Amino acid sequence: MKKAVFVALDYDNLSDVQQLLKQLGAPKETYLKVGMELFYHSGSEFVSELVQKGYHIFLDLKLHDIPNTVYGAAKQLARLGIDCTTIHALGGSAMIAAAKKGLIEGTKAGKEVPKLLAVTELTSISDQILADEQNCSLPMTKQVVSLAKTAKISGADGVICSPLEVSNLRSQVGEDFLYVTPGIRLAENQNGDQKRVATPQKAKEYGSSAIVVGRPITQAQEPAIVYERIKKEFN
Ligand SMILES: O=c1ccn([C@@H]2O[C@H](COP(=O)(O)O)[C@@H](O)[C@H]2O)c(=O)[nH]1
Repeated sequence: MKKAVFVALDYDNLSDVQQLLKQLGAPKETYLKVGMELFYHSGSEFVSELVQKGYHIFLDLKLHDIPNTVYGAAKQLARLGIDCTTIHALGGSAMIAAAKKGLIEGTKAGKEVPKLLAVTELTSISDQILADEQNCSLPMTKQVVSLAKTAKISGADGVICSPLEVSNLRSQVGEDFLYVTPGIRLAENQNGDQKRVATPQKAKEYGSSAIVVGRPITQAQEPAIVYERIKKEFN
């Protein structure tokens, strides 16, 4: 995976998407993330359209179900020609392996199998929420390493985690794995619902393979300027 900045298209309509792409001057091969909101609004046809136009698409649906169901869903998603997709690592090793099998079987001949990324702990989860609401006895760093190790041995290509965890993950889980990080904020941004955040510059220093950025770009007065600044800081 290229050291990309994925722009999260968290919109409930297509005109906002088109407007943002126009504002960004997004050439073909721009890295875009389609999440649940846009996918449930516009469906797989729109994802296929973006792929046809030459965009790199990260389809972030965070599958979490029994292995057989996730296998079937992943097989369908692979047909769309996306670059990567997500499951929750908490779904367990059998579910992760089933997702991988589905992606392999669903990929059209001659095309690359989408990368499978396992969400460790959402970047909106703090240490306190982990302990109090998930009743997890491990601190965040150890819990994330444990989930990443399970994801790796089950066939995932990488994980979604906070930039704050990447350097430790690289030494504990390995360099031959992807560490894709949302939770990106510029110094002047509000954290909003994100708890484990870092700037693009820090994400680069910690070793993120790619970053995912939504509101700092989509809610900016001048999205193109912020997008260029983030790409420059990260690359
Ligand atoms: O742990 C996770 C997993 C996925 N996300 C997604 O990334 C973007 C972040 O958006 P911001 O507006 O920059 O906060 C969003 O689409 C999430 O669904 C995440 O934030 N954390």
